[in-house]
Amino acid sequence: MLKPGPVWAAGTMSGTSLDGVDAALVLSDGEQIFDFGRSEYRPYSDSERHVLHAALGCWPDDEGVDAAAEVVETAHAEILSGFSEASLIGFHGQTLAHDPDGRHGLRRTHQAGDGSVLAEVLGRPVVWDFRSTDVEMGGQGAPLAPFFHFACAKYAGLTGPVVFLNLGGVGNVTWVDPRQPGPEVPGAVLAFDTGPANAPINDLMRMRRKLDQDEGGALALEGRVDEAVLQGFLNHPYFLRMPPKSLDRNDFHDMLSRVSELSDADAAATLTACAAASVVRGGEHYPVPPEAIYVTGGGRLNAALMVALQSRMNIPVQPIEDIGLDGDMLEAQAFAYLAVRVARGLPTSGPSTTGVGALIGGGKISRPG
Ligand SMILES: Nc1ncnc2c1ncn2[C@@H]1O[C@H](COP(=O)(O)OP(=O)(O)OP(=O)(O)O)[C@@H](O)[C@H]1O
Ligand SMILES: CC(=O)N[C@H]1[C@@H]2OC[C@@H](O2)[C@@H](O)[C@@H]1O[C@H](C)C(=O)O
Repeated sequence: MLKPGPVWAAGTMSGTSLDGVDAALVLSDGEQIFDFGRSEYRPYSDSERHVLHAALGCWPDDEGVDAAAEVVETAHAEILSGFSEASLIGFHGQTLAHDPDGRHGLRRTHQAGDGSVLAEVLGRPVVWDFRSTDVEMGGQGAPLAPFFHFACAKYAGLTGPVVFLNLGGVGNVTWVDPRQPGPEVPGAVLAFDTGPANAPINDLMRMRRKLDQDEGGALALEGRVDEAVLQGFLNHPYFLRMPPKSLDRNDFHDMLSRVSELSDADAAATLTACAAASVVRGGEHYPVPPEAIYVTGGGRLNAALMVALQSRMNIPVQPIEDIGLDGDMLEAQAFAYLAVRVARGLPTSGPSTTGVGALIGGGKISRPG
C-alpha cells in the first residue's frame, strides 16, 4: 500500500489525435493536489502513427493490435524512464475502440498497452486499464478526468460553478461546483462528451491540404459557415441523449461527407462551428449556469474555435492557463492523480461522471516482480 500523505505520481495520455504521448508529474494524496511537477511530450514517428491509425477500431483479439500495443509500450517506456522521481505511474494507454453501449456487439472499451510490461521495465508500480471496470459495471468508462477537474478547481481557488472544456479529438466537459466538499458528493460534478472537436478538422486538413491541423484556425477564419450543414449536424441523435454519455472517435465518421461540397475554407469554418455548437448544446445539461468556461486541450490554440465558442456564449470562454493550469498536460496530470486515487482505494468515477450505478474505483495495479 502507498505510504500516507502526498506522493509524486507520473501520469500519461496518448490521446485520440494520435500525435504523441504526454507525461506529467503531480504531487497528491488522491484528494488534494499539492503541486504540479515537470512534464514532457514524446511525439509518435510517422511509422508509429501509421501503426496506431491502422489499429483504430480494433479490439484486443483483432489483428494489428499487438503491433499497436508494442508502439504504445515502447513510447511510454521511453518517456517514463525520465521520470525517476515518480513513485507511482498512471498509464492510460491508447484508446483504439470504445463501445460502452454495445452498439456494435459487446459493451466494452479498449486501451492498447499493457501496464504490467511497463511495471517490469520501469521497476515501479503502474496503475492502468482505468476504464474497463466502469464499463463492466454499466458505466460509459469516460470521461474520467472529472474528479481531477474538481481537485483542479480547488487548487485554483475557484469559488463558484465553472466548466472545464477539453477540446481534443473529441470534446468533453466537466461542470464543477467547488463549494462541495468532494467530487463524490451529489451535485459536485457533471460530465460528458460534447461531440467531435478537432478530429474532423484534422481529417479535413489531411485530406484536402496534406496538413495535420488547421494551424491557429487560420483556414476556418477565412471561410463561411454553411448553416444547413450545421443544422443537419445538430439533428444527430447524440445531442438528444441525456448525460452521462461518451463517444468513440469514429462515432461521427460522416463529418467529412457532410462538407464534401464546400470549399476548403468553408468546410473548415463549418466543422469548427459544429464543434463549437455541440459544446453549446451540452450547456443545456448544466445544473446551474457556470461562471466561466476554462478550455484545455489543443483546441484552445485554434482561434477560430475559440471565437466560435465565445460568440455563442454569454460567459467568459478562457484558456485554462488563465487560472494557472497547463492546457497541454491536464489529461496526463489527470491520470497521475487518478493513479494515486486507485492506489489509495478511492473512487475514480460515479453516477454523475460516467453514469455507473455507484461510485467505483477502476484501474489495475501492476507491480514489478
Ligand atoms: N496551434 C494549433 N492550432 C490549431 N489546432 C491545434 C493547435 N495545436 C493543437 N491543435 C489541435 O489540437 C489537437 C490535439 O489536441 P489534444 O492533444 O488535446 O488531443 P488529444 O489528447 O489527442 O485528444 P483527446 O483529448 O480527444 O484524447 C491537434 O490534433 C489539433 O487538432
Ligand atoms: C474512451 C476515451 O479514451 N475517451 C477519451 C476521449 O478523449 C476526450 C474524450 O474522448 C474523453 O471521453 C476521454 O478522455 C478524457 C481524458 C477523460 O476520460 O476524461
